[in-house]
Amino acid sequence: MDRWMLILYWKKVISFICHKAVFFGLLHSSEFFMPGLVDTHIHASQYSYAGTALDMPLLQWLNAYTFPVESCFKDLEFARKVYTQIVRRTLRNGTTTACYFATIHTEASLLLGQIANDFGQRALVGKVCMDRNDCVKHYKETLQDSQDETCRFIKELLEKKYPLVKPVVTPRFAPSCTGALLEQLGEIAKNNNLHIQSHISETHEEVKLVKELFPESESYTDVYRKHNLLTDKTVMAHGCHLSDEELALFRETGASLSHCPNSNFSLCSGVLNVRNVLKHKVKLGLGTDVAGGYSASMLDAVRRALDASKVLTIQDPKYKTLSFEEVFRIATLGGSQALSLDDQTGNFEVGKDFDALRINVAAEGGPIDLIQDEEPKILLEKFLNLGDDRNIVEVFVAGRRVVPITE
Ligand SMILES: O=c1[nH]c(=O)c2nc[nH]c2[nH]1
Ligand SMILES: [Zn+2]
Repeated sequence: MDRWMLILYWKKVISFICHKAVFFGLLHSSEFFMPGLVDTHIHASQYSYAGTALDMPLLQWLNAYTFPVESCFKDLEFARKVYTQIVRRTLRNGTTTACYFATIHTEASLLLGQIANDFGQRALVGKVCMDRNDCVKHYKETLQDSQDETCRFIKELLEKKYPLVKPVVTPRFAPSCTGALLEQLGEIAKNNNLHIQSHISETHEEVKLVKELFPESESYTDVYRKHNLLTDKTVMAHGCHLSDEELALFRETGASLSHCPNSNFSLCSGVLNVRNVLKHKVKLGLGTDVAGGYSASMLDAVRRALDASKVLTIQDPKYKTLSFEEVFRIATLGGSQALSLDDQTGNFEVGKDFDALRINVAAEGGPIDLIQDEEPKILLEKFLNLGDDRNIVEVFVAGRRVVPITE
């Protein structure tokens, strides 16, 4: 055997071993491990009506469907039922980290934290804050209650010492909060070095409303910045209609965006220009935004993000469509960076926790037919475009196997 034949032989041997890779046991040639999916924006409290009620624009949708349903979370048994289902469903679909909105109710929000911890999901959990709501008057807090209950929620959740579940300060969005409440929440986040989440520039109508409610601010982004709510631990959902100046403020403060394409299509809100966000070097993750987004699966978010980018290419052929590799990165490492958790999760870098999915593209009874052996990149592309929870054989969070769910 000459030298080249020997090299070729060893390449074949190595490739064979990789295909049948040993990783806590044998992997089949249709299997691979990938980093867990990071959902940077999901309303756990809206899961009961996911897949319905998508016939109105945002502000009407909130009044007609969202606020009446969220007000029911005063009932802890209802909360337990919905929160158990959403945590189970997202885990089975490969969401190893979720950034949750709960409701204004402290006890139910603490329960969501407990359920995420019990099932082993990494989570940020937010008790929603809102002291303005003219349409559904029974679903709001006083300024004092919102402030006191937020402090109680943070204190009690931190006292539980859940290793993977932390509180996130959650003003719903500027139209639901007075300037005084935003001010208080900025203070609370700063004093406790906490994460912050909210919504921004989802629809044109909402941007106009914010201008009317906060005339002294230069922009929607400026409203949050003025109240110390834009930090390197802030994640804002949507941002479809942000100006370049506003994106520059995001970059300056280290705040990030959560791209929620299913919701943006379903409520006809807008289409985020991801290339422009990346050009401004703003951290970006993906979100399902249940129930404005009708699917709790991050695989759906990946597909809708690709569709959204294709819509922009159709409108302007010079717009460079996102590749599946780019969206895969946004759904994993990008999400962990957006949540400032990239020191712990997001990829398989040495030193990080093992948050991982074992995928079998050819799972028995699954949605994908593999006609022949495929290289790893094709397996990943097929899974992202065609796969579902039947292909997600095992899920690990911080090294613990959490799927299949045993109880
Ligand atoms: O998609 C959204 N869902 C919500 O619940 C919400 N609240 C304010 N803005 C919002 N956008
Ligand atoms: Zn949302």
